[in-house]
Amino acid sequence: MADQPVPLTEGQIENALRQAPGWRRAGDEISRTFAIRYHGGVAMIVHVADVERLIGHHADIDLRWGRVRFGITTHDAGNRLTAADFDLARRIDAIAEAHGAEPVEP
Ligand SMILES: C[C@H](O)[C@H](O)[C@H]1CNC2=NC(N)=NC(=O)C2=N1
Repeated sequence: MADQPVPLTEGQIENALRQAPGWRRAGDEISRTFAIRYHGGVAMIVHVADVERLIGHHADIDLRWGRVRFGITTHDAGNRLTAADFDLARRIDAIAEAHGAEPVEP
């Protein structure tokens, strides 16, 4: 059995949020919404999915015309926040920038 990921403490979460500006915390999930031209979100989530496959960590993705929302928590830790969530968040930010997606308040 793979090692169970360890949930972050409140202090670690606060610190991680400072390192991931723009990501919103609600309970044990972090999320961010991006605006993107037309249906460019399709190409963006294909890119995100490829990176998710490489790192073995996946976001909940809400795809709409002109908008993409990512919600991340760690299922293997009982839907708690772990370091893997913030790692994926940083990778999504880089992909969003590459696709010209602009962060928006939800
Ligand atoms: C075996 C596989 O790598 C695991 O089930 C991964 C898949 N992607 C995952 N994604 C997320 N968000 N949480 C997990 O615990 C998780 N576990």
